[in-house]
Amino acid sequence: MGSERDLVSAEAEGDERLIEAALRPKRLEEFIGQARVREQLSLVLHSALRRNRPPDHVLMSGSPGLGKTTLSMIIATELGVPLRITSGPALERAGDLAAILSTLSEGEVLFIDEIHRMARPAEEMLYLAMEDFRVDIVVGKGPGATAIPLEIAPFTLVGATTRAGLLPAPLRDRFGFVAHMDFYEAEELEQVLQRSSRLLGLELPGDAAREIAGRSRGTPRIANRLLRRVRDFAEVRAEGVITKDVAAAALNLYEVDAQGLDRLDRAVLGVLLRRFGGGPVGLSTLAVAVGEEPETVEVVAEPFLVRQGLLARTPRGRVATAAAWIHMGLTPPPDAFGASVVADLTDQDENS
Ligand SMILES: Nc1ncnc2c1ncn2[C@@H]1O[C@H](COP(=O)(O)OP(=O)(O)OP(=O)(O)O)[C@@H](O)[C@H]1O
Ligand SMILES: [Mg+2]
Repeated sequence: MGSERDLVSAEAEGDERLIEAALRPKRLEEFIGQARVREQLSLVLHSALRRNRPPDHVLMSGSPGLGKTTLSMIIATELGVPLRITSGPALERAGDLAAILSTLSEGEVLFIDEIHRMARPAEEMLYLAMEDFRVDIVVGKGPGATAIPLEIAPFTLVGATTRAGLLPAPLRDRFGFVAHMDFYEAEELEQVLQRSSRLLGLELPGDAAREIAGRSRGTPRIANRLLRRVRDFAEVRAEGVITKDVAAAALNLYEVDAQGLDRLDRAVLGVLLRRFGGGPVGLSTLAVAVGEEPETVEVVAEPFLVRQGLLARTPRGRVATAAAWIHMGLTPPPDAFGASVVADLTDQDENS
């Protein structure tokens, strides 16, 4: 039984990746939200086109699913140049990178996803390539080794990272433009949902879009995913008609709560509150307790929980706020983190 379910979900996953790719905006003007990044990028691209030179290297930083890969593809499309895609973990040895760099065509965009996970030797090779469009190929070993410089075609590096803080300064400094991708406003996510519905041939009333957007954690990928779950639910249980209530029922079924917390977020909070009395507790202990990698907890769950004011990162560890206790339907202890802040805010509300 288990394996049959696994197969079904794996097939669904494969299908979903294709759908996700099909939903990507292809041009800058189709890209919703991130107004500042869009304007900045548009200037960088247009001036490069005007000068007929490859634009400066671009670093995109932001949480998963905010559109970094999408925007990288758009950069190549807008410039009308080919795009080469690789990722930090794939660049284990300097040779892996040299093989790519030496075969770039003039003006090509090289996209390195998860650039913070590149191995050290490749990283050092990249410094030189970014600055001088040159790589040093080391021949031989030990004292007799020599570096043979090799010219490479001028290219544009687009790096994407969920962890800009982990990038070594020398690498970060070599990017001419850093695009900081923020979480999306609910109205922007409604637009994303309307656009995706159009492409998927779905009828999405405004209040249903609002319901889904409010649970999408400020993230277009999640908005699109929730839309597909709502569509499934509507097809099977509501004759294909999506309404606000159908959307809410579907998302409750998939354990996405009204504030957008999913199973992992609630697991993290649940463990933090019930097992560790609200903390402080270290990230790795917390991760083990929920059965996830520390990086998953740190990159996927925490930014949202912090942004929602449910969790705080302190030097002594992760701490649940008073709001977290309340959100999980528990009574916060009097000394809960942020209890006074909650009280202050309530005072302010009363005063204003
Ligand atoms: N501004 C946007 N407008 C419309 N759709 C968007 C936008 N940004 C992202 N999307 C949708 O969200 C999905 C995820 O975006 P993308 O893959 O670019 O995110 P990412 O930042 O690269 O994530 P990761 O860090 O996981 O690689 C895309 O398939 C796309 O359909
Ligand atoms: Mg990506």
